[in-house]
Amino acid sequence: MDSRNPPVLRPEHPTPRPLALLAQEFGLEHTGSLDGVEVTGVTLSTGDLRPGDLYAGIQGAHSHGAQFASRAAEQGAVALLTDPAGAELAAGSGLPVLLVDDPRAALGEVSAWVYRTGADSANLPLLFATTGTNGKTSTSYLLEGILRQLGLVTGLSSTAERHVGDLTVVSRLTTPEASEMHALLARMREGGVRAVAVEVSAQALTWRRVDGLVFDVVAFTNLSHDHLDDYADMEEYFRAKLELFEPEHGRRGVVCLDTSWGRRVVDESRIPVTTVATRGHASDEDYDAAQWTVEILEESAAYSEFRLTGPDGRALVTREPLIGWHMAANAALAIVMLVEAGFELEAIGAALDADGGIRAYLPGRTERVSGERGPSVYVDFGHSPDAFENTLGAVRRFTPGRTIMVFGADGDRDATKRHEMARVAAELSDVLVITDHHPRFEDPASIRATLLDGARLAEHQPEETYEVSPPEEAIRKAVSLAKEGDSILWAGPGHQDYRDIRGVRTPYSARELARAALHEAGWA
Ligand SMILES: CC(=O)N[C@H]1[C@@H](OP(=O)(O)OP(=O)(O)OC[C@H]2O[C@@H](n3ccc(=O)[nH]c3=O)[C@H](O)[C@@H]2O)O[C@H](CO)[C@@H](O)[C@@H]1O[C@H](C)C(=O)N[C@@H](C)C(=O)N[C@H](CCC(=O)O)C(=O)O
Ligand SMILES: Nc1ncnc2c1ncn2[C@@H]1O[C@H](COP(=O)(O)OP(=O)(O)OP(=O)(O)O)[C@@H](O)[C@H]1O
Repeated sequence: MDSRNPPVLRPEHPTPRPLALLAQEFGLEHTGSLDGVEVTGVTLSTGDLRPGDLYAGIQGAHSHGAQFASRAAEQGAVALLTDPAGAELAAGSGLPVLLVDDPRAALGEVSAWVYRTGADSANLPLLFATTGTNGKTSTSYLLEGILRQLGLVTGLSSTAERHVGDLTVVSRLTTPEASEMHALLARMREGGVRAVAVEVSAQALTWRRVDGLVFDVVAFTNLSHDHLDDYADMEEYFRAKLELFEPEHGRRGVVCLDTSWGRRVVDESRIPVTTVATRGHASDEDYDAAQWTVEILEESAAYSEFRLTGPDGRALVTREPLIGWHMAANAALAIVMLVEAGFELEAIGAALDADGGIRAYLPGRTERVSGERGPSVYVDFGHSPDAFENTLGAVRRFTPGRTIMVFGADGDRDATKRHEMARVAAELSDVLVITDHHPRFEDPASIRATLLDGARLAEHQPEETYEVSPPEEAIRKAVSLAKEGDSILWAGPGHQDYRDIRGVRTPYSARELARAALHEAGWA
């Protein structure tokens, strides 16, 4: 599979639907004849278009999709859904045109109609959604893992992968565009999937990628500094996430109170919500007020054990093969989501006990890539100050020797978080290796310089700080400095298998590079 252009999953046996009926049911103005025209799919990208598709021509940041209508027609599109400006651009394409004011706003409902995946459709799986700054992917994988332990065929849509039962494909966006989302759901239904965990980004809500879906349970993990390139300030970023807690998107909600933004979600949500808080991490007031509470009972570099206590005093004690209190918070959130969906806490407990705890593999989330001998090496997807604090803090707690942090920062993404990321990294590590991540169109040397400046702001300075480019050299350097008992945390790349350098996705795997560096150093 080419990870630079992973496939879009669609139903294998779509049922054609008459386009004239779509126009009639949605009351759409149209040009060109719709007589006998049947539609089997929807896309907003000519790169993914299949014969029989309705092509949605939307105004993007760079171009208007309708200008590619002739190409869409050549590739077998049966019609174009666009706005008046798009209709003009597509005049020579020969495609019938369905007119709407805002095609992006129409895309969810139209896709739900074409794929029969709207909220009132038959045989839809149970739908779970998770939003928040950190922990969406982790919570979604944990939720999917527990659902599997409960014996259900599952689906997953995350930053890392999409799953349909045992089928796995690499993801492009965290949350796919609405047309892809509905196609994926239709494919899941075809594959007998009974429950789906979906990760919903703030951008997905802003760009209406989950329109036409009503999740049975939605969840909020936390909010902290990120994405202030896409949103003017934290308030605007918060408001984008809050959309998931509207009746159009969720029936019931579970809110984690570990950051103070959780309380805001509870106050402003328009659906019934329950709350969960972690001892020692939520404020005392929020911990006391929470309906569900989480206490860490035992922690090691190999697992975390916790107790989840419900509103009526019922409790569940379990463990997960993950490091850090935040992963226990994510697991607890997943369990409360299941209870809100109607699963019995006792049944969940029994299924987990039978397996000795939660079974979940989280690709590139504090993933240990080292073997029995030598330093412990973890590859992580963290790219925000809060993620660094929690992940580095957890690794440090279980490291008898020195903690070595390797990281870079995304180019062309929220530059305002770079100083704080570097400050936190310096504060909590013994050795800092500053390197490159995805430079995109920025100068990597100037990103590194900003990170070095940020690191100098830390009160506690690492024993050693290095600036090493490119990252394959940086991980070699880190491994060369490490001894038995030391840990290396390489934060940023996580599961990803490419680097974006000037718009080109260069194949690259931090996990493989870290293993190769260990091998070269004789630790394999
Ligand atoms: C800001 C944003 O969300 N941009 C999305 C948008 O791109 P765009 O507006 O630049 O599109 P454009 O290039 O102007 O093209 C306009 C239209 O013409 C179509 N087109 C264009 C060229 C062509 O040859 N054929 C064709 O059909 C495009 O598919 C598009 O529909 O429409 C594209 C098509 O769906 C998306 O891939 C793209 O996401 C980009 C890649 C992106 O990086 N988005 C980020 C901000 C994002 O959404 N991130 C979040 C979460 C991240 C996190 O949590 O860390 C996510 O959910 O992934
Ligand atoms: N509940 C949490 N609180 C704080 N940090 C967390 C939490 N859960 C995970 N993290 C850390 O945040 C980083 C990203 O984790 P994860 O991929 O699960 O989050 P995400 O919300 O999916 O992120 P993204 O939106 O970038 O995909 C990792 O470093 C992880 O260790």
